[in-house]
Amino acid sequence: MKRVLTIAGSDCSGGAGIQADIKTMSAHGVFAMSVIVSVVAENTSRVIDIQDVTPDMIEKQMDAIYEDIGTDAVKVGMLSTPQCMRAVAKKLTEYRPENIVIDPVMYAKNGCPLMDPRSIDTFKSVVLPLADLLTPNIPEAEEITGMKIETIDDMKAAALKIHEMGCRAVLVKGGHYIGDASDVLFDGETFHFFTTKRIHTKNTHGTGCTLSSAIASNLANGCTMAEAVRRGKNYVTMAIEHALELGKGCGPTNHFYDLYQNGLKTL
Ligand SMILES: Nc1ncnc2c1ncn2[C@@H]1O[C@H](COP(=O)(O)OP(=O)(O)O)[C@@H](O)[C@H]1O
Ligand SMILES: Cc1ncc(COP(=O)(O)OP(=O)(O)O)c(N)n1
Repeated sequence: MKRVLTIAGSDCSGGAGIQADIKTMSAHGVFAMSVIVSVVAENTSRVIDIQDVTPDMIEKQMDAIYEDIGTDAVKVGMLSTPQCMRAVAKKLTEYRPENIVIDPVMYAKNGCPLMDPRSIDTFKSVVLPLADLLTPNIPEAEEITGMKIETIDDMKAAALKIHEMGCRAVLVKGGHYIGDASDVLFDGETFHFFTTKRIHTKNTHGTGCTLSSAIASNLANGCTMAEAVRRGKNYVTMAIEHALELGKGCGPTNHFYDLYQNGLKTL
């Protein structure tokens, strides 16, 4: 069984963060493990509070993984402070795992900040260059590049600019775009475009976490980057199509819909 690690924040309401990552990885048939970087008291409507795990404890969790089970792919999500970023980067540099997918989580869907705005320079210099794939949404790509992104050509230009900052591939996600849900991948040589019709739903809590974890799982299972993204996009589209009407705000996506449909679950 392939092994995939998520290094991220815990979303107690289960739709995003570590919880969405583990559900996604499990739906892909890989063995999911987690390093918890922050505990977030949040739900479908708001973020109430954030408590970061100490850098020492982050490092110890990573040591526990790499002295024992190891990984075939890693997904990195919410890193709220420069201290968390440095601890994670130090251990990724020490253990040099394959297939690192980094989602530069800055805000929740409801607009609440999940990354201290003073961390962006540390993120760009210390974390970003470790990524085999960086997966910013449009506001995150704007923050990283300082560009305004309004068109597909802007998304391409942003992907190129981010690639020049040192990561090996970039996926600019178009969930915040007006019109179709179009994502642009620059794999270091070629652009690839992944477009689906926009699904009219407010229940999109955790879409970015779900997509990046699906891509990490597909890479662990041996896919090329473009194929891993193509399959990840199909998976997140399925999960949004069958999203759950839970909570008072943006409900969570449905990570196991396909498994249930195919009768793999016995109730
Ligand atoms: N309403 C939607 N309909 C179809 N696909 C969507 C919708 N919203 C987001 N997506 C897709 O979900 C994935 C995550 O994108 P996005 O929502 O931009 O990320 P984030 O959760 O980081 O803000 C992308 O593949 C995007 O195209
Ligand atoms: C703990 C935690 N991590 C990440 C997010 C943001 O996840 P994302 O997939 O970008 O989805 P939205 O929250 O933006 O819908 C989070 N909320 N909590």
